Amino acid sequence: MSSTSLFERLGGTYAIAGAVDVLVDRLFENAGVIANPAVAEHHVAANGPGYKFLVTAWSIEAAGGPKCYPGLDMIAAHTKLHITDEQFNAVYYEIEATLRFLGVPEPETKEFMAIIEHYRPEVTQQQKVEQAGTLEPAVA
Ligand code: HEM
Repeated sequence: MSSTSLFERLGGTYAIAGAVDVLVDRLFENAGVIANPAVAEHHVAANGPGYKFLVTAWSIEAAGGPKCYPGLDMIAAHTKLHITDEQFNAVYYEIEATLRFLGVPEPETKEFMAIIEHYRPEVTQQQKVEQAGTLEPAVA
């Protein structure tokens, strides 16, 4: 484990903003991501700049950079979108592919992807599915 933060090793704000710029353009066109109608409704060009800003700030903080994210937490941001595991995977693979495309070294790619994976239960409906399992089954 390095003593420098992941934020620094990724190249700081400019490198992260540059990566998010590439990533978000690809996410807006990714068939697996926009298969979700609520996501497709949001992923339109007019939302690009604001979404890139929020995802950049989130990534800076998540990678151990300065506190600068002004947006919603991951549950509040995604709960109404009903994102499936498969749709989460589509985003996960696009993030990983973008980091590789940009030449981010393997250790930093793995470390960032572990952070993304950590948020899977908050972004998808896993928590609700677990809760639903505690409810009485509907009478047939
Ligand atoms: C760990 C993975 C993810 C991270 C870090 C992330 C990050 C973010 C951030 C920072 C926002 C802005 C929140 C705000 O408005 O304050 C957001 C919103 C959003 N995310 Fe994600 N996201 C993730 C996964 C996903 C996935 C898997 C999808 C779709 C398949 C998705 C679709 C969206 C959409 C459509 C919005 C906008 C919601 C709205 O404003 O109506 N996200 N996300």
